[in-house]
Amino acid sequence: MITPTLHFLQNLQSSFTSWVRSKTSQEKYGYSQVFFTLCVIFAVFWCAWLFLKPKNRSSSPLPPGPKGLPLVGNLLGLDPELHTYFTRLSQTYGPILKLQLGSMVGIVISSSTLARQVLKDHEVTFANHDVPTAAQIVSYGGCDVVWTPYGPEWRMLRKVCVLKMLSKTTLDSVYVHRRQEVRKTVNYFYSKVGSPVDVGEQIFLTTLNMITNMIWGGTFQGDERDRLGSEFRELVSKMTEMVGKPNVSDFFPGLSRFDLQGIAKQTEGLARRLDGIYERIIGQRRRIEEEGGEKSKDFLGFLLRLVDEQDDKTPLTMNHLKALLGDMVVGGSDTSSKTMEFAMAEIMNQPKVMNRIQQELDAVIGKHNLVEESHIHQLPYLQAVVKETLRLHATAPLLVPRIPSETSIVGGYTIPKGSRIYINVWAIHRDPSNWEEPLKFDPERFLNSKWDYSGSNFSYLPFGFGRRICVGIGMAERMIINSLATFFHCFDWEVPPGEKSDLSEKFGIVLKKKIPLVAIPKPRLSDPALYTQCPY
Ligand code: HEM
Repeated sequence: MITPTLHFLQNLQSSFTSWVRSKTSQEKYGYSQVFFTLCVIFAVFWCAWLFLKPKNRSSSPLPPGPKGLPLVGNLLGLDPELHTYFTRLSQTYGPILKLQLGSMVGIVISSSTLARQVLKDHEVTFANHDVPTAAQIVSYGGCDVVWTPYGPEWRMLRKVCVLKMLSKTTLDSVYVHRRQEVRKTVNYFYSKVGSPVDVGEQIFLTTLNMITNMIWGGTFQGDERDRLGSEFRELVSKMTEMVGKPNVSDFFPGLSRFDLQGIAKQTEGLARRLDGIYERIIGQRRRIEEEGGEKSKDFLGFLLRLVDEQDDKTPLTMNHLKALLGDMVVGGSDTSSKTMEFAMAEIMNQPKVMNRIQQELDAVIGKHNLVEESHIHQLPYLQAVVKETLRLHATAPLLVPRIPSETSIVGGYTIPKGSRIYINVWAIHRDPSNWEEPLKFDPERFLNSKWDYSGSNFSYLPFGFGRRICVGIGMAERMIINSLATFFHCFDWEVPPGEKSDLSEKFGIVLKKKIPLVAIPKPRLSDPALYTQCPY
């Protein structure tokens, strides 16, 4: 780099010398002084630029994208429905595009080919999730699985989840908690037979209760248990709101210390309250065990044993434990319940689909029994319905944004280190070059086909891909399929007269129904006693 600079300066000097020869000696002296000063300044700036400019060795350009304003870039033009906005932009700028989001560069990927390049070909470079300020606070400084950077600590946490806490054996051992909550909800729906029910709300409560019961099981009973549950629910929904709120600190990290919207302060308050709940539950659990109570077979009991053992290979701290519990609740409740709500709305919109699900259920379970999780693998049509729901209404429409640890080249464009990468799965799942009649809800396309949730086909990525793929797929499948199977086995569902099942979406980290699902249950089992096996 230095050699061409010197050549250039030498050439400049020799042309200048021949010009100067034609001048008087006083003029010559003045010109030489100016020339010398200019050369020094020029050389210093050039060398500084050569050495200090970002080491982007490629000559590839940045991806195309809409022009932004000074300082804020494209921030003011962002449509809150980010998934559809990004999809529209990709129709103009192509499957990879760039947005300036304050001081951050945002890159949107909207094709399966480029998703593959990011998630597979450059897997390690793109293996970190971009951590919003509020998420950092709720996860004890980012010491959970979702936000820990790719490395040994993340591997240890992931192993705790995949091999132990969410393994088939552990999930089987906490099935009793899932079953109890689904049946309580059946009982509730039965009490409302013939009247409109806010199905979305009930499904959310059912899912959250399933997860909290799998976490701390029977630590508390009666009123105390109900109080704790409702305080916990309130905190979880407020924290999810904080994490999803657009935060100036995330677009201008240099301003984060001023916390201009007060999001960090509010989130810290919520995090302290949540920590108080964890402390109460852990304290109570310790007391029960000290009094000779049985070792609990729930997630909390399991994680406490790991903390107590302090095995060198799994140096789990109390903060890790609490942050992991947060992952299960926050990562698992909204995602699974919103998927179920969309599935129910789609099914109710197509009576043929509902009939076929019910025929399958009646053939496997009959009308004199209740659904059990062990039936799931005998329900291929319902499984296809859930896959199709996750295709058409991708629950995490932009996955969890990734952040590259190195500058790299994707699709011939430079992706700067530290930019925020949105993989627009919502658009990929509706891309006509990947799917026939992509806007049609058609579970048949997943029957007898190779599709699974592993992400191995980059046209279908509802749970992400690779090292950072969702850790809760098994748990989500069990909760979603068992709940849907039970609700359609026990009831026929109708929208209230004069209304129609609405399917419009509202963007969030987790996609929601714009209008919550309200429906009327009608019993369809032979024996009324089946509906009241768990009092709610
Ligand atoms: C329909 C339900 C669900 C959907 C659609 C979903 C989707 C996702 C997606 C898209 C990611 C990011 C993957 C990536 O970056 O490639 C993710 C990560 C994660 N999910 Fe889920 N998820 C669901 C249910 C659950 C459940 C039930 C749990 C709790 C057990 C859970 C826990 C997590 C965790 C801990 C991560 C972070 C994994 C890591 O970074 O290593 N998810 N999920």
